[in-house]
Amino acid sequence: MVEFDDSFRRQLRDLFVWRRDVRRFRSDLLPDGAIDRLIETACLSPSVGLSQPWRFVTVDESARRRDVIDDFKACNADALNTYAGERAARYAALKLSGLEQAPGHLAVFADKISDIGHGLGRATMPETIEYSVVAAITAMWLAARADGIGLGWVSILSPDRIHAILDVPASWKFVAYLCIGYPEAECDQPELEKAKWEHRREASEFTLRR
Ligand SMILES: Cc1cc2c(cc1C)N(C[C@H](O)[C@H](O)[C@H](O)COP(=O)(O)O)c1[nH]c(=O)[nH]c(=O)c1N2
Repeated sequence: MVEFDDSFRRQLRDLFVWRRDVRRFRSDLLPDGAIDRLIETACLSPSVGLSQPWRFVTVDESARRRDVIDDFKACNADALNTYAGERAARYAALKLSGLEQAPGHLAVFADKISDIGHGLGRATMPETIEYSVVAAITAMWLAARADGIGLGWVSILSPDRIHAILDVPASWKFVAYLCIGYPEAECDQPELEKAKWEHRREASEFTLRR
């Protein structure tokens, strides 16, 4: 039996407040095994029917990393074209990945056809497989921050290209590409808020009562 006290709860709240999407990394390498330990923690996450559908691919080969970076640049240029005027200028000024600096690259997929869990809980909602993978990524994000490690989620990518670049099974659905390393700085405010792209809103804005 484990009990958590007020001091732990305060620290846990700080962890949530100080977790950031990190795009600016220091160049120093992570200690050996650091990413494997984060993966191990992520695997403690809830999953539909205990399906454990998360599949992790560490990307170390420089040719594959270069191809991912090229795909990001192409997708980001396309995304910029969807904005106009002042919003386009603001978008162009944003840094939306740390792919070129991050010492760690980790792609995360959802295995859509695994038998693990025997289909429990997903008959009417097959998307619960992807939800389970996102739950694992969130756990990893927080665990990384607790270790002083920054994690940045990159979704400005083409899933088909990522599949081809990483040569993974067709039944795996691409969920996230994560940049991992030590952050240049810590902050309690999202970078998109600092850049005046969007601001964090009160929980009451998103809550209905019935
Ligand atoms: C599913 C998903 C996908 C992305 C993101 C997040 C999530 C959950 N975020 C990070 C996102 O911009 C960030 O979480 C918010 O701006 C809030 O900032 P903090 O995470 O609180 O620092 C993100 N950031 C970025 O720079 N490039 C990206 O492609 C993405 N993609």
